[in-house]
Amino acid sequence: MRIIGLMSGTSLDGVDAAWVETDGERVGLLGPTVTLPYDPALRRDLRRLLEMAPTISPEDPFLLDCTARLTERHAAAVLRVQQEAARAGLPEAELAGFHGQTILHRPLRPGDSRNARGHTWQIGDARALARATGLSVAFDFRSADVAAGGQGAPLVPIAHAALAHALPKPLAVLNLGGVANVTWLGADGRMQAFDTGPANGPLDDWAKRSLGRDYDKDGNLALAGQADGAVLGRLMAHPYLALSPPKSLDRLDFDRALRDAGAHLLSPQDGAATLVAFCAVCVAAAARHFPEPPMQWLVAGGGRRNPAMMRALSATLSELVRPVEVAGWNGDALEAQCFAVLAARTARGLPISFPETTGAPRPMPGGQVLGGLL
Ligand SMILES: Nc1ncnc2c1ncn2[C@@H]1O[C@H](COP(=O)(O)OP(=O)(O)OP(=O)(O)O)[C@@H](O)[C@H]1O
Ligand SMILES: CC(=O)N[C@H]1[C@@H]2OC[C@@H](O2)[C@@H](O)[C@@H]1O[C@H](C)C(=O)O
Repeated sequence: MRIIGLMSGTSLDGVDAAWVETDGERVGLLGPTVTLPYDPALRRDLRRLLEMAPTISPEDPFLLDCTARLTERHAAAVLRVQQEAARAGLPEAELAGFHGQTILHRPLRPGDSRNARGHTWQIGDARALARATGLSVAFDFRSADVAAGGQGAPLVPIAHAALAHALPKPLAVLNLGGVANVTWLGADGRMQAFDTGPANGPLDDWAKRSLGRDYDKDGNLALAGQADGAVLGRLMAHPYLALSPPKSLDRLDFDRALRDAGAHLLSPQDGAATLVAFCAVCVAAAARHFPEPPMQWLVAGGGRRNPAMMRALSATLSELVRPVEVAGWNGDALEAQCFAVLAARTARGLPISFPETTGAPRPMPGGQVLGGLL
């Protein structure tokens, strides 16, 4: 199948789109990719929605307006990739893998009552996307897993496994988005995956609050500061780090802990350096849960462009830490490419989540497909 994978991640900076040829088990040609950044107003409104999500009604006009604007950007990204594909002599895609925008993620956690239910919410109008693009649309990838008691995230590991089939293992693929997630792949086909902790999310919020910037470009702020040992020490005691996988996070899950630890009292530079150091500490804590140490870490996501983060990781981990580009991958488009693979799996009814990735009770298909082209 020819599929356009779409990902709008927790950083809220824009939508990534990628043309992929895949049957969901193997990956063929990797075609053009585009990123359409969100305008500042949409970015600000989505950030507000994260705060409002626990109490907002699904019919709230502000929510519906954000959903429509978000979907419109996705449609524009699909059409742009179709044009680029045509220019490259590639056939049109027939299916879109539409993740949507997570505004709330609250899976089951240890200590939840026996009748508690997990909860995950991605906004995006699949019907409108199908109408605007003429493509069939695979969407709603997480809810079946959460309903079955899984974490609903991360879902990309089975796609990482397909992409990494020829790479030496054990291997760790680390995504540094708003939240960081890792996929460990063993030489014998074993897999383990979970969210390690916060990455750029709190750092972006910090850059905004302290200097009015969207993010700490090239890690300049963090590189000019010193991690605060006392704040870091308090953060390292967070129970999430010791919690055994499967486990996953909401974009805002560490906000309270960061405030309680006193991170907000630091200078802009030291605050950024502390957040970067904490991201690396969380990744090191994650590695203690792996069945075996990886031979190397391949890093994807915007955080690989932050030299402070890459340095902190190299200083904290014993193994080689390099951007995924060393393996010939595209670290900006990887999640979108993975959602193309997941869309193919959804269309074929193949499992997208597993006991060792989300804690699903068994390998589980997920997602729905809209549209009559398939
Ligand atoms: N040059 C750069 N220097 C520092 N940080 C950068 C740079 N480029 C991108 N980033 C960071 O990467 C973030 C975007 O990363 P990415 O697009 O991987 O996140 P996401 O996909 O939205 O999140 P998630 O993977 O959690 O869903 C930006 O918000 C910024 O913090
Ligand atoms: C609920 C949700 O949207 N989670 C995202 C988020 O962003 C990074 C991390 O947290 C990861 O678990 C997940 O995304 C990736 C793409 C996944 O599901 O595999």
